[in-house]
Amino acid sequence: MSDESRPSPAQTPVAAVIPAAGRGVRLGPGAPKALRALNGTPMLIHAVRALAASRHVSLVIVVAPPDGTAEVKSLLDAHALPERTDFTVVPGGDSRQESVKLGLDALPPEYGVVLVHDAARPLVPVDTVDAVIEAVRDGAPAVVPALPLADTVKEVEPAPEAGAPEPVVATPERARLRAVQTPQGFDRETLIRAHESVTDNVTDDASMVEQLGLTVVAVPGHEEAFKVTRPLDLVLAEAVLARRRLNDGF
Ligand SMILES: Nc1ccn([C@@H]2O[C@H](COP(=O)(O)OP(=O)(O)OP(=O)(O)O)[C@@H](O)[C@H]2O)c(=O)n1
Ligand SMILES: C[C@](O)(CO)[C@H](O)COP(=O)(O)O
Repeated sequence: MSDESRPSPAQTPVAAVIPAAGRGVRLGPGAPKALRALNGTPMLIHAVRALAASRHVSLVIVVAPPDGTAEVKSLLDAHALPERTDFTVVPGGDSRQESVKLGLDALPPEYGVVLVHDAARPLVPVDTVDAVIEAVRDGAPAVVPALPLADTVKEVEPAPEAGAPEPVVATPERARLRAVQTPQGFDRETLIRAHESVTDNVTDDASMVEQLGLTVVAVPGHEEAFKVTRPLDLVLAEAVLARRRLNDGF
């Protein structure tokens, strides 16, 4: 489908790419992070459900650990997921950036809006997902959910060895800083162009769009969209799930 024949972002269907191919080194030894359980359900399934909860999302592309594609397909088959959503599983790469690119390679032509969401952010609320989609549909080429920082941030001269003292070189003005989450939302062509032309190693997709010289906009993120990175994050995630169950009356 050509750019001209694809409907405008306001009408086009939305696909989500979920990179889930990381090992989870910072979480400690065990299965790939996305396959580890949170209250008995794999983190990846929580993340897939979180994105599929949006009535706008009609396709979810899961980027699985390279040796775990069959396992991920079985997990998706074994868990209840919305029937109106299609699912595709592809093997991932050595970096998050490469994994997202492999997910984009599987994107059918009719999807004009694409979300990229970390499997490691399993508890993002649907209102955050919808706020990102709405901002892309309103015309922003790239949208990130973001939160103000609770801590003061220092720029340091990194020490050659971990744990050694590091000279502080600056204190950026905190009011202008935001901690950025996912899902990040994009106009399809913008994201594909970014992944084709930016080769630097980056930590998120929106920064690739910034490198194209385009404006990225931030919408309010949510504290429950935190990334499960270290062991304490698992404790927090299970506490959030327990609180949700109480609030839902289970
Ligand atoms: N080669 C990779 C590396 C990361 N990711 C995904 O990118 C998201 C964010 O990455 P992060 O939290 O850093 O996960 P890991 O790379 O697994 O963590 P670590 O750096 O601790 O190993 C995760 O959903 C992860 O599965 C991926 O799909 N492919
Ligand atoms: C994409 C991201 O979650 C935005 O905060 C983050 O940059 C991923 O970083 P990681 O080092 O791969 O965890």
